[in-house]
Amino acid sequence: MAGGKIQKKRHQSMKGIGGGGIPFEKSMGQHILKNPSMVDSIVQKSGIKPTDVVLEIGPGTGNLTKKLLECAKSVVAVEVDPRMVLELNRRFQGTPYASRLKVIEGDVLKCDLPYFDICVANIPYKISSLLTFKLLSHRPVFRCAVIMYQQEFAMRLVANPGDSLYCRLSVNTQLLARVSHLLKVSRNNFRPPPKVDSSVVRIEPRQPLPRVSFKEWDGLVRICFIKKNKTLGALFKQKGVLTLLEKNYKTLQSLRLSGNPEGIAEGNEITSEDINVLANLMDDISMADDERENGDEDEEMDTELSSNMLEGSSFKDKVMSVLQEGDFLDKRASKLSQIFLSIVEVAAQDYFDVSNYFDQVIFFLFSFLVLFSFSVKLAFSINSGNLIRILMATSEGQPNIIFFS
Ligand SMILES: C[S@@+](CC[C@H](N)C(=O)[O-])C[C@H]1O[C@@H](n2cnc3c(N)ncnc32)[C@H](O)[C@@H]1O
Repeated sequence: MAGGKIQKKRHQSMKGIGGGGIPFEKSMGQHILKNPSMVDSIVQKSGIKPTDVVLEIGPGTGNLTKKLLECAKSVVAVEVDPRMVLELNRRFQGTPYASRLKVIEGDVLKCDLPYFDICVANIPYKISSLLTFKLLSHRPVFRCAVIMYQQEFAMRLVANPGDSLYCRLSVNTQLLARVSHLLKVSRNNFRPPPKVDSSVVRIEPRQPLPRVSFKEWDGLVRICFIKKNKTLGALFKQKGVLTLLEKNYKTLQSLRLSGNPEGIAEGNEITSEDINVLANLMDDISMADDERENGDEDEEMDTELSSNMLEGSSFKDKVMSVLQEGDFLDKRASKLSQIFLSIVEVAAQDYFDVSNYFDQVIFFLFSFLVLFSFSVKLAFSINSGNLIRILMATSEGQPNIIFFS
């Protein structure tokens, strides 16, 4: 009887044993790709050149690493689990690959990444968004990243305006990169199998980056996606949104009056702070529950309300009339046909200036919404000669100025 139990227990633990007899650690997302033809497909779709330095994140027992070494000049692999690092070094020791493989032991989110041409990785899903934005902020810019994500996360990355999964993650990622879906990978290709299916996505950083302050950009996108099913009219009518717009508008005015140009954000260099802003609330948990995430933001907005901020309703009326003029009051951000990025691309082509900041706010709203749904070039030619600048707020409530120049 007792012997039977031991036998059963031994069999169960064997299911989770990696190469070299290492028990897999679920907390580190250790789901090893066991299907060699799937590994081949990923490597083949990566388009690795013999001159490429490849970055692999989470090499695990090295199945993908071996294939990468077969095509690339060299591979730098970052692995957090010391047992896997040992296993990996053991696997390639004494082989012709050893001199072309460098293993860095550590957490990829915490370490400085080396130079690489291309990143190929089957990553632990819980670091998906932070890693994506960390890669996108890496300099010098790499050619592309081919990454395995949880399928729903992948679909959000590549979603287009109008798709049901189009969200902040889609907008912010596509602001910085071109993304495309490469292949679906069922859970049965892994050992142990995860609870969800996966997808491989190609990410090609945009160069040069759009000239926009990313923090402020995200402030705008947050408002548009606070509640995905709410109309823009309802979103921009919220007291919290109007209060923040007006507060930041006033801050900009006083900065300008005091001749402090420092208050104007200009950056088009992405910083680690930007990564956190863009990646924030986009990780797997929030991804699976947009409405809950957005509900929290709603609360945040409401708690920031201050009754004396909205002096009279003229600010709100102007914002509403802009929305009405463009026929956007009843439109939803997720359903509009133009992508956010169009605005940046077009705005980056010119530098505009007007002296009245209130008009700038209104103009931005107008431009934003017009560009959103009509031909970008056409809409912009109608409005050329103006500055696109808006005061927006992030969750920290700091004064932020959307500034395209
Ligand atoms: C999904 S497994 C992939 C293993 C292997 N590349 C494969 O395809 O079979 C993820 C790997 O990432 C490692 N890992 C988890 N968190 C990490 C982190 N923060 N930094 C670096 N590696 C990490 C795990 O130890 C594991 O080896």
